[in-house]
Amino acid sequence: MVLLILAKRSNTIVRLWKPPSLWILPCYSRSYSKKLVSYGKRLNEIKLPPKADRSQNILDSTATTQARATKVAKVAQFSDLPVDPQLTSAIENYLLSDLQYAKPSPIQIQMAKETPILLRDKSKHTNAVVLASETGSGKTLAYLIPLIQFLKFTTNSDSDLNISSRKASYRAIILTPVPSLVGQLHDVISGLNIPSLTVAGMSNFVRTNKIKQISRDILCTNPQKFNALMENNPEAFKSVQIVVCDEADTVSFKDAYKTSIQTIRNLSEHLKYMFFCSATIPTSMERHIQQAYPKANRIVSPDLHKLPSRVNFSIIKCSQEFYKNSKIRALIHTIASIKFSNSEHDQVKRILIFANHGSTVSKIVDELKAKGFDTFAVDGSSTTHEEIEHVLESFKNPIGTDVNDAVKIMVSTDILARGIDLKRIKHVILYDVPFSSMELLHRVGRTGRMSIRGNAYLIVDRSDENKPAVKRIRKAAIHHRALI
Ligand SMILES: Nc1ncnc2c1ncn2[C@@H]1O[C@H](COP(=O)(O)OP(=O)(O)OP(=O)(O)O)[C@@H](O)[C@H]1O
Repeated sequence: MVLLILAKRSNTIVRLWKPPSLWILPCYSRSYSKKLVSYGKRLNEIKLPPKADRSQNILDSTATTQARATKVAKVAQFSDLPVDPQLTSAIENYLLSDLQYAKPSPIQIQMAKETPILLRDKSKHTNAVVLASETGSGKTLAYLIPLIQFLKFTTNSDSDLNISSRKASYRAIILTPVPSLVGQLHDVISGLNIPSLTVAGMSNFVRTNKIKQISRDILCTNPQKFNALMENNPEAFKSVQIVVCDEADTVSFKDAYKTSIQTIRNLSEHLKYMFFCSATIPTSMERHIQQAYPKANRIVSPDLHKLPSRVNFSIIKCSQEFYKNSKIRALIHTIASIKFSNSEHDQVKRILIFANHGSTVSKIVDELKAKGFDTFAVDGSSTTHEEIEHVLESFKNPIGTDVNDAVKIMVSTDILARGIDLKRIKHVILYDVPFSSMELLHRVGRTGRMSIRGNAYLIVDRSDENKPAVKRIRKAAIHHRALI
């Protein structure tokens, strides 16, 4: 249905009309009359998944056939979980203090219920746990729940593991694929504000020397630095009790990292837990887990590999007359629709755009800047880690921007697609069809995180339209089916 509202100013229309998932097309001159036609067509592209399909468990057809995917009964608050009261209080009073009622997410509930069983295990063998659930479902806290409790309860009991030593030694290692995630993770753990817990976030070599001398409970790092540290100082890893591979499908299954993880397994007599945490489980990862950790415990969400249910997914066809098969035209028009929509009341609207290549990122940035949009870019190839952090910070905190109809745009390659939590991003635009379903899930997953609703738009030109991948994505979005 297309509703035509007439008002003196286009802004009045969009402000009056609240539903965030609808497209608002302001037509304030005759030259815009053509847009109404394409707008009507485009509305047909926006389809919400039917509710009946949401309970379907489609893991059977995927690589994760062994997954234990269960629906979880809701729990009203963290203190109702079998979790150490100091930790629940840290979660509620520090980490999630900006929420009026912090409810644990399903994956956190499952992990919390599994924790006492894991902690009770006194055998010498290493427990492997695969933790897999959709993007933005709170996996970080889910694996921190057993990790912190284990560290807390073993702190002073084992003199070998005393962390007061000046010589570097670590008890838990958390590996994430990119440096920006190391910083994010460090902030989450420090944000818990647990006095006895020491954490080091090492994402660049400058910090290496400092970190070499001081022992820590937790070391967060990325695989390249981890390998360098291992080579320089293998002694420091002798006391490792827990290894977490966050974004496990990228971190743990590349050959270089497999070797390092194997080295830790050989080095540390105390290695008790290995967590593999991911929003996607590719066949190669599944195969590796089956071989290396045949008894792995699997905690898997029934919604794994589906587009997040909180994301309104649309496909925008450039073949429509108005766009003249130009992706840039379709992109600018989409941004204009977001700009005049009422999706974020009294807030700057932040839009994340993904492209497949650095050269496309540069082209998009030039076009958007020429149109006067406030645009940032991170493409990984030419930018240092510090520069990326700086750009992300400016994008997250849009200080000094006039809020009325203001948009801030970040254009990136896959470097921002995994794990990055840009807090309350509501719009993700995929300028290119991603190379794989995994990439699509991670890119789209930057919005619709936790309970926040979001919109994702995939721009396809004539050459993309008939690609099997696009047809598959369309079906998965309509029927809320798993993509992999
Ligand atoms: N119980 C909760 N209630 C509300 N917000 C939460 C809760 N747990 C975590 N969050 C917030 O939800 C967001 C997403 O969490 P997190 O980054 O852990 O998701 P994820 O599953 O690891 O996502 P990805 O797969 O993209 O890495 C974060 O901003 C986090 O602070």
